Amino acid sequence: MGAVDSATPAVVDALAWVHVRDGRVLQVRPKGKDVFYFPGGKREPGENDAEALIREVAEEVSVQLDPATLQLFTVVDAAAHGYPEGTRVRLTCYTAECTGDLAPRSEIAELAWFTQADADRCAPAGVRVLAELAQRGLVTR
Ligand SMILES: Nc1nc2c([nH]c(=O)n2[C@H]2C[C@H](O)[C@@H](COP(=O)(O)OP(=O)(O)OP(=O)(O)O)O2)c(=O)[nH]1
Repeated sequence: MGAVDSATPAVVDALAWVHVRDGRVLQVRPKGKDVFYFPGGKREPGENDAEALIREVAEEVSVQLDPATLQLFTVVDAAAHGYPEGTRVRLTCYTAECTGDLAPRSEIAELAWFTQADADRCAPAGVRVLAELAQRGLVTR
């Protein structure tokens, strides 16, 4: 049996923002990656869901989420993209109203608006969230 890399968690604990407009959902492509993610990221120690999500969304797409409007959309468990095989991501997804203008920041190369037809360009967790959005009639199939 090989050595276990203690720096690699078995489950990546991440938050995501589900932002739908005209039947499409906002996606981000991090610099250096060839797939799109739901905007968001990993929780820092001690942060609650709202704190982690608001910080990550501001860092990535420049808008401020209104904490009073956060609503849990879904929690998905999927293979974590960019991690060793076997690593899972637990992606806790919220909808929320925002203020400010959407723009890619720091680690983000580009923004995109996806329907379910674009699922092949998402990481595995995103494919699951897109399917739920389509099933609920929120994004175009
Ligand atoms: N935000 C987000 N993360 C996802 C998705 N799918 C997926 O596997 N993940 C995983 C891979 C990401 O590396 C991780 C959380 O993103 P992150 O931006 O905080 O972490 P990172 O490893 O890219 O960067 P770092 O902060 O450790 O430098 O969750 C998704 O759709 N959205």
